[in-house]
Amino acid sequence: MSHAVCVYCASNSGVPRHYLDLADDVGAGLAARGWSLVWGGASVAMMGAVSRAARRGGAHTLGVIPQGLVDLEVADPGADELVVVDTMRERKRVMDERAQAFLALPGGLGTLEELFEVWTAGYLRMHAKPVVVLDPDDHYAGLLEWCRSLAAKGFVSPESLDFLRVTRDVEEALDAVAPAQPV
Ligand SMILES: CC(C)=CCNc1ncnc2c1ncn2[C@@H]1O[C@H](COP(=O)(O)O)[C@@H](O)[C@H]1O
Repeated sequence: MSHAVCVYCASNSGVPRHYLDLADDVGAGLAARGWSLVWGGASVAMMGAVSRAARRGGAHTLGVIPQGLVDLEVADPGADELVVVDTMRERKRVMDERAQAFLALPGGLGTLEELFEVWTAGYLRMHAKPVVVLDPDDHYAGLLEWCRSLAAKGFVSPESLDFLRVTRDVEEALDAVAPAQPV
């Protein structure tokens, strides 16, 4: 199986158009590198854009989605593989297991929850997979500034902050989630 990157991103269709284009670029970029996509299995908004673009480029797409969202008909019928789970927690577990790297694009609360979970597990050394944010237009600037203030106050270690890699363009983000080079 090829290198699999888990992408977290917005499920809300009301986001500005350029974020859908960003998700499209990420899906195309993953495919161009011969990697596969693990995502939340929805056909809506940025989530739909990243998976459609990945498939258009020939990438395998694995969606992981709770039954409740399947019932609401947001599951992507085009997914190469769709794992239907009972709960959001189960969804995150399967997404974690099936990916070798994590990439968060601009998103809302769901994206934040997913990002913080893999970031925390990473700095606790429960996994050694890259955790990367792609933030071309400072969507996350306020949050990251606040996280830095937590380090200044002693709540967060500098190493924990450094575990998260923040990037500004698609190629830089893809480089950051690439498989580790053999030494
Ligand atoms: C009824 C309807 C349109 C539901 C659509 N809503 C959703 N569909 C699929 N995944 C979601 C949804 N809401 C949150 N998520 C999960 O949380 C992330 C996005 O949440 P958000 O939009 O950032 O907060 C996704 O990566 C996904 O794993």
